[in-house]
This record gives sequence, C-alpha cells and structure tokens, in this order.
Amino acid sequence: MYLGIDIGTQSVKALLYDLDRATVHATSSEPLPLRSDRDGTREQEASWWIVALEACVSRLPEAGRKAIRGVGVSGQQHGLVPLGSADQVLAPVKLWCDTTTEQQCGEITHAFGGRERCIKSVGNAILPGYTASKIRWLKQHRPAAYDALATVLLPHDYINFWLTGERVMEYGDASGTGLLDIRKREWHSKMLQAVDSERALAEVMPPLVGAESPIGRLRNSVAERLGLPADVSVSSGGGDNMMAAIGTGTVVAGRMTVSLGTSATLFSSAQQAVIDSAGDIAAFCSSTGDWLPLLCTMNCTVATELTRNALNLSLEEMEEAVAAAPVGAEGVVTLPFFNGERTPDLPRGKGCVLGLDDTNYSAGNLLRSAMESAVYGLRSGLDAFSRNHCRVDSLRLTGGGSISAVWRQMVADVFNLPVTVQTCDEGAALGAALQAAWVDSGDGLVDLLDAQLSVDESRCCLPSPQRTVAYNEHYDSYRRHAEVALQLYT
Ligand SMILES: Nc1ncnc2c1ncn2[C@@H]1O[C@H](COP(=O)(O)OP(=O)(O)O)[C@@H](O)[C@H]1O
Ligand SMILES: O=C(CO)[C@@H](O)[C@H](O)COP(=O)(O)O
Repeated sequence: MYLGIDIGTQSVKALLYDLDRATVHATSSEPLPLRSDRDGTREQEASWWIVALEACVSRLPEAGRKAIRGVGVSGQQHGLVPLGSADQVLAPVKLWCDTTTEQQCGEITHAFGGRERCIKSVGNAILPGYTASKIRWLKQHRPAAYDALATVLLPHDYINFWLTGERVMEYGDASGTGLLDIRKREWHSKMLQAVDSERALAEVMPPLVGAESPIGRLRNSVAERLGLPADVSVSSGGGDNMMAAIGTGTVVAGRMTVSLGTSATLFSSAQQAVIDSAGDIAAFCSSTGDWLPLLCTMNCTVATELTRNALNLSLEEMEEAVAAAPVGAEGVVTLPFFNGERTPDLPRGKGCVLGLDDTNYSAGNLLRSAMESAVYGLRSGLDAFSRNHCRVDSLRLTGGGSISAVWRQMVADVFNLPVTVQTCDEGAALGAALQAAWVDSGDGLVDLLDAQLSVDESRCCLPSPQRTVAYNEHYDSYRRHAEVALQLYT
C-alpha cells in the first residue's frame, strides 16, 4: 500500500493505493479555507494543511494504513512557506493565486535586465504566481518574518518537512519558484540577487533533490499520530501538476494532460527543457527527471463555482443546466478573470460576463459560458505547444472538473482531440502514491505506470466535427471579447 497526499487549493486529499491489485483502496478529503481580499491577497495558514491532512488520513481504513510502505506528497505549486530556524512558519502562506506582487515582479525583472532575459536565462518570466516575487514582498511587507527566514519551502516541501524533518526541494516544484536555472537544475545566483541584492538568498534556499530516491523516513511522532507504521519512506513528491503528470501517465513525450481544478493547466512531458520565447508556456521540470512544459490559467472551477454559488445550484443541477444550454451559450461570454489572471498576464483582471440580452440571460447560459471559458483559456496553449514543437494527438483529463460529463465532451470538441479519462479522477494524489511506489520498487516508471493506470472507457470522448466547427467560431468570439479585458485591466 502507498499513501498519496495532495494539498490542493480547495481541499486536502489522501489516497491509499494497492499496488498488488493495481487499484485505489480508499480516498478521503477535507476542505480548506482561503483568505481572500479585493487587493488580490490569497493566503492559507500552513497549519490548516496539517489539520486537514490528519483528518483525511485518520479516515482511511486502519488496516490499509498499517500496510503502507511509502508516502508521496503533491501540493499546489509556488506558495511561499517561510520557515524559521526553530521550525516555525513565520507568516501566512501567499499562494500561487495571490496577485499582490505585481510591483515586486516588475522590480525583479528590471534588476535582472528585462523579461526576455529572464526567459532566456532562467526559462521563465517573473510572474506574480511564482515564488520569487513573494520573497521580495515578504521583505517589504513582513520584514520581521523576512529577517527570521531560515528556509524557503513550497507547500508540498513543507508537508515533506513535517513528515520527515528534512528541508529539501525537488526539481519539479523548485522550477516554479522562478529562481531555478531549469536547464542546469541549480539555483540561479543572478536571479537570487535580483530578488534581494542585500542578502545572500542562496543561504535560505534548500538543497535540491531528484525524484529517484526517497528524501527520508517518517518521524516516529508523526507515524504515531497518523497511525502509520514506523520507518516508512517518503518520496520527493512534487507540485500538483508534476504529480498529475505521473497519475495520468504523461511521462513520455507526445502525451498531454489537461487538469480542471481551481486552476486549469495543460502540460506535456519533454526530454529537454522547453523554453517558449513568448513566455506563454512555463518551462518547468518534471518530478521524474524530465521537463514539464505547462500552460496555466488561474480561473477554472473558480468561474463555475462562483456562478453556481450565485445561482444557488448543486453540482448536479449545474450539470443539467449546462447540458441543456446550446454550444456557445447563445452568445453569452464569460471572461473568467475573477482572481486576476496569469494567462493572459492580467494580475489586476476581474471577471466579466458579456453578450447578454433579453433572449439569452439564463442560468444555463451563464453556467455554460463559465465552463466554456475555462476551456477557451487553455485552447491558446495548443498553438503555443505546437510553436514549441510539442506534438499532441490526444488529451488525458484530470482534476475535479473532469467528473463532469459535459465538461469532458467540451474539452474534446474545443480542442478537436480525443479525450482519455482515467478510472481515478484524483490524478495528483494518485501520482504522488505512484511516485512513492516507483521509488520503493525500483521498477522503471513507464512500465510501472503502464501496469497500474487504467482508462475508464465509458468516460472517454471523441470530438464531434459539427460541434468543433461551431466552437471554432465561439473561440474566436471569446478572444475578441478578451481583448477588451486586456484594455480594461492592464
Ligand atoms: N461534477 C462536477 N462538475 C463540475 N465541477 C466539479 C464536479 N465535481 C467537482 N467539481 C469541482 O472541482 C473542484 C475541485 O477540483 P480539484 O481538482 O480537487 O481542485 P484543487 O486541487 O484545486 O483543490 C471544485 O471546485 C468542485 O466544485
Ligand atoms: O500555479 C499553478 C501551476 O503553475 C496551479 O496549477 C497550482 O499548482 C494550483 O493547482 P490546483 O489547485 O488548481 O490543482
């Protein structure tokens, strides 16, 4: 048995995986609160994750817990967990979806010599989502915490630290800091200097580790609290997208995954770094020794959930209403920039609903346009991937949104590609468990995943030629409407 833990944005999930039976033995989840402000603040307390994690694990069957041989941790990327020398978390965690650091991004980019230079040297532009600007923000806004800062950790690294006592960062998640030279897989000293020229930041960056070996073993006190055997090994884990790549089998070039979670992501596997000179695709490393070019939009289930909650509908009612509304939502267009946006780079963006008149103003169209907007937001990524020579002939779907049949078909139709869905929707938690199994077993990763992952044929979708033609038009219309938001919120 292997335990996968996923620290998502909206919830913590635990998944018990039975390797001998190639099946998920049990899952549990616990919702997480989010501290939001109109200025773009999006924060969580690291302690909330631990409370939720303990609640999740305690709900897994005891016999299964006792049989665990390894643990892997997945986590929302980029959040800054500032750790002090006495192991204390020094401040609330600014998350990947926090957009308050636009000014710091500008300052760092300027100090480094401009956006193009950042992309060329480090692989990525410095964007508010990434960790680099959050470190500079900490210095300017929470100076006492910054002075006491001993180690920079990311959300999943912090859980690894809590589990094992080890302060390390693995390459995949580290590449999302904006501070890693993603080709050489080492901290970029000039970028660290651009973040703070007055402090030797290399001293607070943890040692970097690869995914092939465990980072340590469970501390006895933690094993006892979680009801797990002593001496269980913990793999490096990784960012949730890196772990979802494992959980959906996107570990071989040519494969591509779409994740519909709080954010929407589109990512592929590559054997060399993919650096997009336009900066649309993030040049991340994978958590399996390769690279993981990725496009991320910040508002996926954010848009559907806000609309659904405003209309006071259940998930089932939303599904029915969207299925009943026509393709293109009768001209209603949602620009889903409710939390600001990364793609396009619009940190001060706001959500807009356009195209309404007295014939189309209905719950179904509002919900359908919110769902469509998440898919349109990723569609531009396909062009960016082909510009960067990443070919794709089908998509693997994961994340909470992939539970919706109408959303799955929409992805196939908008992308004009077949969509494959795994039996398990929790790609990130599953990937974390399978990474732990891979490290423990010593088997080849691709063979292990081929033997373990199973497709749910009943939920796979083929694109419909008629709908694809219709969506091409609606996608063009969406892009024209999005231009307006660029003018309004830049
Ligand atoms: N049947 C469904 N239809 C649409 N959205 C769904 C469905 N089931 C779950 N979701 C949405 O998926 C989201 C959670 O997705 P998840 O991938 O777990 O997010 P995260 O990892 O960012 O916390 C929730 O907002 C939830 O409403
Ligand atoms: O910032 C990114 C990727 O760069 C996000 O994908 C986060 O990693 C959050 O993921 P979810 O909570 O939406 O799964």
